Amino acid sequence: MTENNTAIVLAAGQGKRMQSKIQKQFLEIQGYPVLYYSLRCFQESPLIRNIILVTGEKTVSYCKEEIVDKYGFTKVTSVIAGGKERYDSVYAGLCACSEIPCDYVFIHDGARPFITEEMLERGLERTRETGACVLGMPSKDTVKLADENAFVKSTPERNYVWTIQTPQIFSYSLIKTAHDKIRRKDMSNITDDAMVVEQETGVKVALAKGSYQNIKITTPEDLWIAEAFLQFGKM
Ligand SMILES: Nc1ccn([C@@H]2O[C@H](COP(=O)(O)OP(=O)(O)OP(=O)(O)O)[C@@H](O)[C@H]2O)c(=O)n1
Ligand SMILES: C[C@](O)(CO)[C@H](O)COP(=O)(O)O
Repeated sequence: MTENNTAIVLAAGQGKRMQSKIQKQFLEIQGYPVLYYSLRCFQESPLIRNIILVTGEKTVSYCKEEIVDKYGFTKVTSVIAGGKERYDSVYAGLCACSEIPCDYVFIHDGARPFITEEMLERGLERTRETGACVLGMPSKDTVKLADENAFVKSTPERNYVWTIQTPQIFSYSLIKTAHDKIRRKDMSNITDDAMVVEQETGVKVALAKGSYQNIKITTPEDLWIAEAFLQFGKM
């Protein structure tokens, strides 16, 4: 591999919507923590040289001992503390990348266990062409935009609606510069990294297919779905 590509895996969230005592990224599915599955994919991928794991201040040692060392994730070069919001944790990861050679960066939710090598390949191929690519899937549902009183404002044509996943893959210099810029502004509406590139650069973000199995573990029923994927699918 000639490129130096880094995965930033985010695991610093509180998991409030899961309503569990244990943070959702550390809950087990089929005997392994949620976080284990995506780290394993990056560890095994020939496209990835380094992994930066971003977690809560209080869980840095736990991640080092009980996840990185225990499962032999040798590509993890640092386990660092994230921040209050997802974009703060991403920024901590991007700053840590400046200490290692980094061409492309794969920003990934540690709460999305079901990524595959094929998805990484599809995303990276488009990023090499465009500088920025996010995984997602065409929406199966009709989507309505609502007003503040829960009335329908408009209905986007479904053929053009995708629901967005991670990894989101960028040229490192592009995403770092975009995050540097946006941090001086109000970021309260920022829910993914593509938005940062959309708002701060003229670069068009490409879409590549992830998969309908690439769910984010968010609420309790997602754990049943994840168990079923592992039991009946060929993950
Ligand atoms: N300050 C934060 C917030 C989120 N994340 C990570 O970003 C991913 C996607 O976020 P989400 O599903 O919203 O996770 P939480 O913020 O933990 O969930 P909730 O909103 O229910 O509290 C997760 O892997 C989460 O750990 C993070 O690293 N740092
Ligand atoms: C980045 C993301 O996973 C794309 O779907 C999502 O936006 C994260 O959002 P959340 O508010 O942290 O659930």
